[in-house]
Amino acid sequence: MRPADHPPVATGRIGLLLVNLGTPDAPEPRAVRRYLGEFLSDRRVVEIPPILWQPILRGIVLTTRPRKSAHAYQQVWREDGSPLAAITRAQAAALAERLGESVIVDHAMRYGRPAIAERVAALKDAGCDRILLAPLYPQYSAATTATANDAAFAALARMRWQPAIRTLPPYYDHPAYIAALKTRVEEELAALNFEPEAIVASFHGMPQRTLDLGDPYHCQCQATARLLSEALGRELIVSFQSRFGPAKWLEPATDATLAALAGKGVRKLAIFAPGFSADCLETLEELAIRGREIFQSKGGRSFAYLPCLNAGKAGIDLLEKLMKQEMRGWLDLP
Ligand SMILES: C=CC1=C(C)c2cc3[nH]c(cc4nc(cc5[nH]c(cc1n2)c(C)c5CCC(=O)O)C(CCC(=O)O)=C4C)c(C)c3C=C
Ligand SMILES: [Fe+2]
Ligand SMILES: [Fe+2]
Repeated sequence: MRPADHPPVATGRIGLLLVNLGTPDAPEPRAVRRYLGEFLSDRRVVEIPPILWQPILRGIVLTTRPRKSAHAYQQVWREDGSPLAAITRAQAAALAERLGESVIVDHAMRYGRPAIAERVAALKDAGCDRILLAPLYPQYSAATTATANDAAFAALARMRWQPAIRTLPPYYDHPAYIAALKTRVEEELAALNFEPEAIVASFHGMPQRTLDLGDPYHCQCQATARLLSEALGRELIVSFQSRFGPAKWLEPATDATLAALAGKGVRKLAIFAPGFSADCLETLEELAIRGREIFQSKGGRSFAYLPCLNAGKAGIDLLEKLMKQEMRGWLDLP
């Protein structure tokens, strides 16, 4: 008798599953509502007991925010879809080229589609008996890295014959990551022929409480910024963006920082987001559009948003190096 949930013989292939946060299927309130409903119901993301949080989520949040967020998504949506989805797809395709035939490269999203459980099952069905799960977050947070891994392990928990699993560790201080960021910043500034008086490194925020409870995210962001500042040989101003809800979040906030810098007389400013492996709503709308408006409304003149590593050469070189390092012993890779 042949069990139904796996191929008869594992073919000894290796799977690489890139995972990012997820994004709505369309820049419309209904799709955004579905996405936010799943995302903000994750207890790793909103750490309020569901009995208290779910009525607020279903009551106020999901009746007001989807329309506002859909409007924001409409401003950054591309022909090939949500930037986060399109760029993650492009990263997977570029890595597949680099890693050759013995590695099957796929991608999944923690919320929305393609779902992690579905892609883990697909890799297994394609004959992968070893899978590297790669949440693409340089800095570890329970709200991002851990919940992506949780979702994969929940899928594995339902399998009789599990593939072996490795997970990509955070790479916030990896020399190759710092070098890729340095290249990106320098190349973008050179291409724009722009010499900023100040450079802001904006990381996604988190509730202050997560830091107090021991989440290493804040410290890893600070470490990344310090190492990059040393590599660039100039000061970086760190800030935290995307505050959500009334609780205290990590500070200083990016919007207040931009306003304060303009108020202090900074006229030429560059901003970038080293914690995002792909550009998305939070970078393209919140930083590149709204950040510019804030800076210029307070007297700032020239504003440059420097894109994330995305599927550019420095970014793919980095991902190739990180993945090969984690697959050591599984494969004889150069
Ligand atoms: C409690 C709320 C939130 C926490 C905690 C949070 C942490 C967190 N998020 C990212 C990365 C991304 N977040 C993105 C969008 C986004 N984030 C929140 C809320 C929290 N994030 C919301 C409500 C949204 C949706 C957009 C909106 O309505 O404002 C995205 C972009 C998704 C896209 O479709 O482009 C990313 C990426 C990190 C790294 C992080 C903790 C470290
Ligand atoms: Fe977020
Ligand atoms: Fe810290």
